[in-house]
Amino acid sequence: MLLETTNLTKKFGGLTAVDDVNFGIEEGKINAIIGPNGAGKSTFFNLVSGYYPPTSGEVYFKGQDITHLSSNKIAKLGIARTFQTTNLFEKATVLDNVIVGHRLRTSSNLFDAVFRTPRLKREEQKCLNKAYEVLDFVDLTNYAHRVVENLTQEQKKRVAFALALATDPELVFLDEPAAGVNPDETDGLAIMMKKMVDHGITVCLIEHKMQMIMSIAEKIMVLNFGKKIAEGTPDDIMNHEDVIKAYLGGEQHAEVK
Ligand SMILES: Nc1ncnc2c1ncn2[C@@H]1O[C@H](COP(=O)(O)OP(=O)(O)OP(=O)(O)O)[C@@H](O)[C@H]1O
Repeated sequence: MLLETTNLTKKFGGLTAVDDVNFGIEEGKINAIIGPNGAGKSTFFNLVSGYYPPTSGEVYFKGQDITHLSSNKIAKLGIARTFQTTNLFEKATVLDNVIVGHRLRTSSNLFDAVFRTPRLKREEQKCLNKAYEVLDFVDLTNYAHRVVENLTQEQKKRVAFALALATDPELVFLDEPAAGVNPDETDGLAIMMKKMVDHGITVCLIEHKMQMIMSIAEKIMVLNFGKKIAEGTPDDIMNHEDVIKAYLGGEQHAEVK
């Protein structure tokens, strides 16, 4: 397993948002986390990427205990993530947005910036090269100088992918990558995720679009009220009694498109 959680739990006051979850993310695959609204998917992402400390349990990345590392340190180990509401600088260009993503990996400090040291210049060049490399990967080279607010929703999603890829991750967490895009664009984003895997990057996504998940994911975990209720291949999940109940029972419904 590339990343593993053991008994991972997060409580917010009296509410257990993630409840004793053991899950392994398989290397070189598209892994997915599904579940009705409020099931704990985003909280799980926030725990494994260091944005929230867990109440209990552990997170291991390549065998290393990363449970109490900051999100920055986790990013530097090779884990990247995107957010549900794409947090891009709308007034900046695509290129500038991606360069900011890459700065995370570079080491120049205020001294370098003030005195424009050779190290800073080398790093700026490296950032620029990397930004163009990832924009090429997501087919946005021709949009490098466009201001983000003028892009389509799907193009913004691809900028978010580029931002994540600019940090050279081994594992990317994608939070609802296809939310708010039309079916054709959803197919394009699915192809993009397969391309990441083909380039050796392991993918783990949260998604409500069942059709897409069932066609691309190789391993799925289902959460309901914070608990893992099923895990397996799309076939295992589609036929799992508890999953069917979770989606059809009660008042909570996932958006099935
Ligand atoms: N920071 C927080 N403080 C208090 N409660 C929270 C916090 N974050 C999430 N929760 C609660 O934890 C539960 C799980 O929420 P979470 O956002 O992880 O679910 P989700 O599966 O991602 O939902 P959705 O599909 O709607 O995005 C919900 O009941 C939510 O209200």
